Amino acid sequence: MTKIAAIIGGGVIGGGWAARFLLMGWDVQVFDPDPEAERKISEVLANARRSLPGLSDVAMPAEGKLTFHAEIKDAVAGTSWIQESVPERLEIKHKVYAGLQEHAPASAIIGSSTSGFKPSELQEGMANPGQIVVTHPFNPVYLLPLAELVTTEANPAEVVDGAKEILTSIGMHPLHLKKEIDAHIADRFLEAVWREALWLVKDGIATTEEIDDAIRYGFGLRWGQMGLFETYRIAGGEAGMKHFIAQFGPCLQWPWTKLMDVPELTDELINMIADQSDAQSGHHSIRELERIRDNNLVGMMRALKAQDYGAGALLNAQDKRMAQPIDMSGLITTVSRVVPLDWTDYNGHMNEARYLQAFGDATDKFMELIGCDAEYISSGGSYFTAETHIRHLDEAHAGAQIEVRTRCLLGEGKKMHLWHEMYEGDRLLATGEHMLIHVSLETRRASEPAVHIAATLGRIAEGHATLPMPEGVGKAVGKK
Ligand SMILES: NC(=O)C1=CN([C@@H]2O[C@H](COP(=O)(O)OP(=O)(O)OC[C@H]3O[C@@H](n4cnc5c(N)ncnc54)[C@H](O)[C@@H]3O)[C@@H](O)[C@H]2O)C=CC1
Ligand SMILES: C[N+](C)(C)CC(=O)CC(=O)[O-]
Repeated sequence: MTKIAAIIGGGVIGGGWAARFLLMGWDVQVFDPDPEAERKISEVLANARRSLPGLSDVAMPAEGKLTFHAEIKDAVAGTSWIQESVPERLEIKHKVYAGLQEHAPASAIIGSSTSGFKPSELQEGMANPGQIVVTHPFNPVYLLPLAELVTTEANPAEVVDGAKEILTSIGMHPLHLKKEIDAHIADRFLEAVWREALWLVKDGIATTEEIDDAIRYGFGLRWGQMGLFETYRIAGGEAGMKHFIAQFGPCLQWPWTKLMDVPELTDELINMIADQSDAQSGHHSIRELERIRDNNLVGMMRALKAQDYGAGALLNAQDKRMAQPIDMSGLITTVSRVVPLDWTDYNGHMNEARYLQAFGDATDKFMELIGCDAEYISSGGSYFTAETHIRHLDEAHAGAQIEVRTRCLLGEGKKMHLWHEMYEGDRLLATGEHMLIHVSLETRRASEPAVHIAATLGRIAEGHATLPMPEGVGKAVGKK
């Protein structure tokens, strides 16, 4: 079944949703009266194409088809998801929903990107209130996985469950609020921090840049991986959360924050903030800043992925959902992925170390396929690499779709001799030859593999022995 999403309002946020749905294989139909919408979405999409696919360690689905429509009725035809991202004005949103409900399939879920309206406010006066939920995302929607899902009693269970399922399928984390509240969860924090920051600028305590430094060099890094409560639990030392509250609870009564007090946004204050912001970041265009932000996010999210923590754990779960079964009949495709942004170097291409990483990943996958999986390794057996020879034959750039095809040259006793070929399309980029030895993780010495591993490895090696010997096997750098 073709999965079709409508994007109603294709600005900063609608463009991000469009990119995420498209790159996750959905067809996307856009309605936005702005004549510039197509250009703006294509620019957001270009940013998404260079950053999102590299977050995944498996092949992404084929990109969906993007179309633009002058009429709402055409944009919503055949959809199962409609994402509304029109300006934050209740009367505009109500007018849009009335049009949507006239033409959209009754089974389609309408998710609103609203930053602050409660779903009951959005549903008020609508023909089919149960179809409308809040799905509040974070910019850039194509990279950040959180979507605050806010529902009311008017939403039937199939709408709530359907929303969770679809958001999860496109790699998002639907955080379902227990109750509706103005500005949901995250924007309440953002607004509190924003208010404090405005005071600090107005009172001449800090510039916009100094405030950003206070966040990005300190607690912002902590928040990005553990959030607030897990971080403060550690700050309580061995005595944990109770000790932390005992120590810092009283400060809440002290004048540490101005909380609900909002500085008046006078022209003077607005100009002060805008001038400081220009001095801080005006040498970059917005598109450049977006690319810097995306590069940083990709690097951070991939680091969290390696730790299987926070947003990185969500990425690993999404990889599992997207992984395809592997054909074991001929050469085995052990890696199929896009080169991520953080794999490239000062020469503008994939760094040599990343070739070894890709071949290492290929070996790990091959080990898993012969039964040397996490369970076997925890029982005390594994393989160590004893020797590696890589030939770098051609360049790969960020965003390239690469594949590693693996051949077992020898699988006998303790020895496993692998030959990896890395391709972009038909272009051979590199070969990797690796000799591995089975070991006991207890003695750290060579040992015979388990019978089932030896049998599977032997069978694969026997099948691969019937294939022509690849050019380059056994080569060394050599010396004249
Ligand atoms: N900008 C942000 O950081 C975030 C915004 N949001 C929410 O997303 C929604 C959209 O915000 P942005 O994308 O920032 O605004 P935006 O101004 O960038 O985009 C709004 C788009 O809606 C279009 N539009 C206006 N009337 C329309 C109509 N009747 N039918 C279809 N399209 C129409 C405009 O032409 C424009 O392209 C708001 O509800 C906002 O609260 C949510 C998360 C973050
Ligand atoms: C400023 N904002 C209220 C529009 C922010 C959001 O809604 C979420 C975000 O991406 O920061």
